[in-house]
Amino acid sequence: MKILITGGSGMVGKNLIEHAAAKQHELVVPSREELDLLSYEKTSDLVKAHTPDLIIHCAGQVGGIHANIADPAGFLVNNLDMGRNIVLSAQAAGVSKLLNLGSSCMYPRLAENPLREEQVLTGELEPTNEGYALAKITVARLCSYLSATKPNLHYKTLMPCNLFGKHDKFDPKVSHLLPAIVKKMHDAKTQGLDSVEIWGDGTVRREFMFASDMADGTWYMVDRFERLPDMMNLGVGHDYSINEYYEAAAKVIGWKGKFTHDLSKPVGMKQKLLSVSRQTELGWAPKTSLEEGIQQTYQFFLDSQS
Ligand SMILES: NC(=O)C1=CN([C@@H]2O[C@H](COP(=O)(O)OP(=O)(O)OC[C@H]3O[C@@H](n4cnc5c(N)ncnc54)[C@H](OP(=O)(O)O)[C@@H]3O)[C@@H](O)[C@H]2O)C=CC1
Ligand SMILES: C[C@H]1O[C@H](OP(=O)(O)OP(=O)(O)OC[C@H]2O[C@@H](n3cnc4c(=O)[nH]c(N)nc43)[C@H](O)[C@@H]2O)[C@@H](O)[C@@H](O)C1=O
Repeated sequence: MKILITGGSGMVGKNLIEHAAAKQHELVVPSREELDLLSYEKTSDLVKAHTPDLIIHCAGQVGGIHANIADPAGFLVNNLDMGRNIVLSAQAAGVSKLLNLGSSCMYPRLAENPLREEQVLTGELEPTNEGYALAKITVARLCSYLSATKPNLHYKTLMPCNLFGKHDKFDPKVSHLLPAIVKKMHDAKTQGLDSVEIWGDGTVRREFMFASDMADGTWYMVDRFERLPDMMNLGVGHDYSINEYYEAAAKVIGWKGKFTHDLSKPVGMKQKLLSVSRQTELGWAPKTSLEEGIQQTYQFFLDSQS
């Protein structure tokens, strides 16, 4: 297939491109300079020029809890504009298949865990990432509406849990939990610090998947696109507390010290564990253990420093 990947310079995009399955396809991976998704005209022209068989939409304004709180308007408007521009451009060019990336942030903050796809839009969203979630939900629904009303269009949404891995962002202003921990542990180890600060009391829970597993799951679903439901979670099926992630990383990175807790920092959702029943039915599961994922992420971090 000829596949257009947006966001090819990001963590998910790069993991998709580096996966062995990518070699089976002709990939079109425009840079942001070649494809500014905030412009409908430029997006539409590029999609028409390539007319791919499938678009995988990985571009977005993406960041952890701090970045989301700092710029809710940007997370709402930019993700909404990028999403609608690529989806409507795909429709205008007659592209029949599109795989949109949503997020576990689309679920209501008090929804019962594990989170099932039909629980989207059943309650109030988590305030720390409401702008981002509103954009993600709207674009997912746009895909659903087009698929439901245009027989030749099959636009579907994958909703991954939190991700980490090679090509992650380690700057504390934008990082998610796991890359933040990797950098904190490295700094503590190399600077001989005897304590590391955890945001919040460390009891909230998160589900994190290694990004190359997420890429593996995405390619697996591309091969079974017809069987893929309209919206589907992509998860590991279990979660850990924030304290447990810090402890696991300390072991892998080899730092021995004390943890302190900063209770003034935001903690977000208490838990967002995805139901993996649909992905399991389709026969896919991630393979990388948390420890191995942290090790590979740390190696990537070290390599990127030199
Ligand atoms: N990371 C995570 O934990 C999770 C991510 N997701 C979703 O997965 C997808 C990919 O995330 P991830 O790879 O982590 O994000 P990254 O921040 O690593 O990558 C974002 C990508 O989007 C591109 N981009 C941003 N703005 C524009 C624009 N205006 N025009 C064109 N391209 C643009 C970036 O380009 P450039 O390099 O030029 O900035 C980059 O390639 C997103 O939809 C995200 O919401 C879902 C759940 C969890
Ligand atoms: C995937 C999803 O991710 C985002 O939501 P989030 O899961 O809340 O984001 P996070 O990974 O940044 O934090 C996870 C938890 O970890 C705690 N925590 C401890 N210490 C650090 C720390 O040092 N840094 C960070 N970032 N978090 C820390 C932090 O307080 C929180 O309780 C969405 O905004 C949105 O971007 C989205 O799609």
